[in-house]
Amino acid sequence: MTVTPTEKTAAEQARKTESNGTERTGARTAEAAGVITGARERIDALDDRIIGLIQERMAVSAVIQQARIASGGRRVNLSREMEVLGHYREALGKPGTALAMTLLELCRGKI
Ligand SMILES: C=C(O[C@@H]1C=C(C(=O)O)C=C[C@H]1O)C(=O)O
Repeated sequence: MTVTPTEKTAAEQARKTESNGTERTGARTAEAAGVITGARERIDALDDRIIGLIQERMAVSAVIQQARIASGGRRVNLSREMEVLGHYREALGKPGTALAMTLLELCRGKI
């Protein structure tokens, strides 16, 4: 199979585009691609910490639920869940409520 000069140029351009990160980041300049790549690394590190904190929250919540159930009480305490929902809503607005509901779902019943 023969490769025409036009095909060679297209392949070289594709390689350059990838090497300056614009393909991967959606940026139109190498400079913007550099900013995005660095910021994405920070986001990945933050997400790892957030996931770790959620796992820690699940473990602490399980301790509370276990103690309450062992004492003859119920797993769920709705008035406390309302406080948690209010806390997130005050800090983050309406999406905060949705986030808190997901957190409560993750934390409930893991024992
Ligand atoms: C952890 C508790 O138990 C349950 C789990 C909650 C939570 O994960 O925040 C909140 C209320 C309860 O339904 C608690 O009562 O504080």
